[in-house]
Amino acid sequence: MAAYEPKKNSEIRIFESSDEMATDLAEYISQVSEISVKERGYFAIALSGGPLVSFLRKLCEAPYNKTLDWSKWYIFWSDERAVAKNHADSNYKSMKEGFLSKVPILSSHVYSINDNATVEDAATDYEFVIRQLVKVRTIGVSESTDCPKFDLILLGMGSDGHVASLFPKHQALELKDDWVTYITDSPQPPPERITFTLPVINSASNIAILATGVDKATAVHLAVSDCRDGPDTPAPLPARMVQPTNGKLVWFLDNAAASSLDMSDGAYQQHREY
Ligand SMILES: O=C(O)[C@H](O)[C@@H](O)[C@H](O)[C@H](O)COP(=O)(O)O
Repeated sequence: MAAYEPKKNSEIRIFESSDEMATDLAEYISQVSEISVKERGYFAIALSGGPLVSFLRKLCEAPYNKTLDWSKWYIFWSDERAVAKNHADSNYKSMKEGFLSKVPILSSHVYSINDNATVEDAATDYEFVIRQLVKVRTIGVSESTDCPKFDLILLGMGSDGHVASLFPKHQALELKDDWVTYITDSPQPPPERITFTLPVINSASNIAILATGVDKATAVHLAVSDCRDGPDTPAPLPARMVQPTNGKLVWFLDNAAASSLDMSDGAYQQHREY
């Protein structure tokens, strides 16, 4: 793995293989969860959809399945598609099958998004649930933003640069006061989705964005490069707007997704090579 620190509070890790990435991700999540449990007594983690689940596979194996304090884990989703929980497009379903059913997380600690309501009501309900859990400090609170402070938010990124269900040029990117919102016009099916807003994502203690494949290379470059927005710059990518207020952002990339990064221009300072 090669690792770079492109900006304050952010790091890029680049992997030779999917197994290497899954192994490092498991160790990263394990460390973040142990620190959270030690400092707060809980570990509040938000998951996403897409290929992310397959990279959680090493977390389901030894030593983590035995050593992690799974009873302190609380599971949330940064976004969900408006489909039934048994539908192939459901982010809950893919995480249940690929991760949650393989580790001893308490089912009462799994906060899935309501699939039996309109997207508007489901977003309102989910924000209400999160507000209750912030009050009792199961989820932390950001002192600077008053938003929930998830211990870790795991995100994928689409080739258009979307994260969670925040798509380029969408008005949901502008929301400042809502914690959870809904969209009915996702450019990728299904059209109706519920999503965390940027203030919630950026208030997290730790954010990890995973991207693999050459189709993500341009979006990765635009998201992490030091270029300034100008008249010719396309609308800011949602992934570029992921800028933790007080937390840390780590990119997990394979060589293909990192292939448009120019490591020689000084924007990325290499600090470690394995
Ligand atoms: O529900 C979703 O759609 C996801 O949360 C989404 O943000 C996903 O992680 C990316 O789209 C990456 O997935 P792809 O690699 O399949 O585009």
